[in-house]
Amino acid sequence: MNKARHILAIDQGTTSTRCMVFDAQARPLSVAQREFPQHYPKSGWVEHDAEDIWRDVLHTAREAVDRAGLDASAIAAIGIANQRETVIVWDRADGKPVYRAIVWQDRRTSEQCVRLRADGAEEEVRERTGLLLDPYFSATKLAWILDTVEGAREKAEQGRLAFGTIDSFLLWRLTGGAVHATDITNAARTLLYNIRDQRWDEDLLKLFRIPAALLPEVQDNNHLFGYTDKSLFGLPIPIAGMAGDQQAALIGQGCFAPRSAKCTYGTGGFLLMNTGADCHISANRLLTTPAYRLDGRIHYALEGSIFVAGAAVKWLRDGLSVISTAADTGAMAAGLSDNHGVYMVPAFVGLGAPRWDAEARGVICGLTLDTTAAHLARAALEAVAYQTLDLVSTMASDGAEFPALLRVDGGMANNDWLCQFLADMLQVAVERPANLETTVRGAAFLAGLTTGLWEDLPALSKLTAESRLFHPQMEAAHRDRLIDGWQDAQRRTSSIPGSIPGSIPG
Ligand SMILES: Nc1ncnc2c1ncn2[C@@H]1O[C@H](COP(=O)(O)OP(=O)(O)O)[C@@H](O)[C@H]1O
Ligand SMILES: O=P(O)(O)OC[C@H](O)CO
Repeated sequence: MNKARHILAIDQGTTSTRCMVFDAQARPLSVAQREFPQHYPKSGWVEHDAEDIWRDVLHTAREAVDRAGLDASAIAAIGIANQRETVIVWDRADGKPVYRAIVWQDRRTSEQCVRLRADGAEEEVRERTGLLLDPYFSATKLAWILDTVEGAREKAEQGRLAFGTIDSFLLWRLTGGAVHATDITNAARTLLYNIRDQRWDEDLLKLFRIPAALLPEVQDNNHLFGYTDKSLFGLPIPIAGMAGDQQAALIGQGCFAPRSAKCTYGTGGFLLMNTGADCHISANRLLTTPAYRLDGRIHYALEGSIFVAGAAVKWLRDGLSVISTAADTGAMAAGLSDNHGVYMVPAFVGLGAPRWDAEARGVICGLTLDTTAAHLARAALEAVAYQTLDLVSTMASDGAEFPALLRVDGGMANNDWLCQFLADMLQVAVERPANLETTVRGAAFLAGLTTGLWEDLPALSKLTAESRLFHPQMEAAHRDRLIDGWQDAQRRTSSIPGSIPGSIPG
């Protein structure tokens, strides 16, 4: 019997890198995780050192295999999920990045986006990419590197540099510089990829002034991307699945049917609903994005992005020091009979979908002398549910009827109080899997599909783990009153004169 029946899955996230080993029943055997430094060189700028990321991926991958009590020969394949949109440009000669990774949260190219919008480019960009002209996406960041790093544009035109999102950079490093490729879910977040024709778009390359010679080849999510360089694990291991982390979570949650949906609550919150073969461009500023492409068959998703979810809880802990641990917020919120009119709109880095207002700033309102830390904790949790409700309502006005069940995951989904409040606000059942690591599981699913460990999507659905359901139970009048208060608070978030542009809660 071939003993290589385990999958090593990598989740390279915004604040940490996690690796897990799964067995042939998709049971997690081990986990290894490392946080890495965030760099904020200027207000609104966010950078990662790509070498930190590479070092941590290698370290956690080896540690996860060790902790599973295995050696590398037991690993049938590697799957990768990654923070999306983050840009790395490296030299093809030595694999060294020419600048730090510019992270998805970075707002330095806001002005370029405003200019392109003023030039009337948005409609065309939207039709072709399903995205908006916002600094969140890769293209303007990539152009910034080419225009700022001395000699970079010239070298790029000569084909001496490579561009990639994190998946692509890791693939390059893992294969010892042999493979420059990405998958469709990551390509589709660059603003350079035409999601209808499924190809890099020459007109968009011209619009953003990006030389085609920089670009990776785009593959299905279940694809044999290449083999690890022998020096890394002692033998070559196939890298057989890749996806952006939010799409990987959709896959890990088993959302394969059209209209199935998941929301991942980590630093931010990302709601994705599978829309099947329908490439539905939202009329309400939601994103249209490939959910996955397996064996050449594409499924699309509608996506709503909340920029600040768990980051607000982290800010209460690290910035204001009014809570000791993120988990405390659950008991603090549950200890109050009501929010007593205290609301937080965590527009710390502007607002994502559906408003996409880069200039909006955060608001806490309804404060009285009776307000306590518990009210702030509750307000931070409530805000996550209200923002999700806004996304769900937007999907409904887009003609995409929301399902009767929302699957949740991510670190913040550990919070029972939040899950119940979410069910109450959305008026749908909220399902939380026992294992919240759905992103890394999705990456494992892809690698296992490619290498034949699992046959097809129905086989993956059968591997579904235990879960807990939260059903709506709040009275309608109470719910309506809470939502009215949120809408009032949200109206107060327009740009505040003198505010710091786009500072990121660390
Ligand atoms: N029990 C909890 N209640 C509320 N927030 C939580 C809880 N546990 C973790 N968080 C928040 O979730 C985030 C971590 O989730 P994680 O999925 O690890 O994030 P990411 O992958 O974006 O780094 C942190 O911002 C933290 O504040
Ligand atoms: O790394 P995460 O989990 O915060 O996810 C980041 C998203 O991919 C950004 O689009």
